[in-house]
Amino acid sequence: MGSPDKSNSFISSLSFAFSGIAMALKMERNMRFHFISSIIVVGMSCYFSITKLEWLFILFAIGGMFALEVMNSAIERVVDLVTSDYHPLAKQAKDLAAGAVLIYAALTIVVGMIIFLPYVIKLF
Ligand SMILES: Nc1ncnc2c1ncn2[C@@H]1O[C@H](COP(=O)(O)OP(=O)(O)OP(=O)(O)O)[C@@H](O)[C@H]1O
Repeated sequence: MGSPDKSNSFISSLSFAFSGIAMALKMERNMRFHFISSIIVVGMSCYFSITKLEWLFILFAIGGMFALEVMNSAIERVVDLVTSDYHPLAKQAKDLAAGAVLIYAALTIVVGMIIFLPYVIKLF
């Protein structure tokens, strides 16, 4: 097992990154949940014709959530690669990564409520 070639072109690095995203979408239940939630949120954003600034917050919320979830999956893989035995540090690493995802998820819910609640209230 030699070390991988470090001279990958920009294009092949990009394709590795895309295959990572595709793998996460295929293998991670949470990613599928984020994907469906994102479609709903984008649909609501179009329906309510949200402002440009609101779109920016929504796009950062969605993009950040996906990015963090992919990073969480990467950390889970590395931990599983290092040990399949119980180890307190393995638990800490996985729980810390999951905690980061949870913090961002809570933030996106607050952002979503701040943006959409006034539009929803106006409907009634
Ligand atoms: N090698 C390990 N040593 C100690 N604790 C572990 C180890 N692997 C997993 N855990 C702990 O077991 C629990 C479940 O871990 P698991 O790897 O199944 O991920 P998960 O949190 O269920 O995430 P997902 O459903 O996204 O895979 C977590 O609290 C994690 O910290």
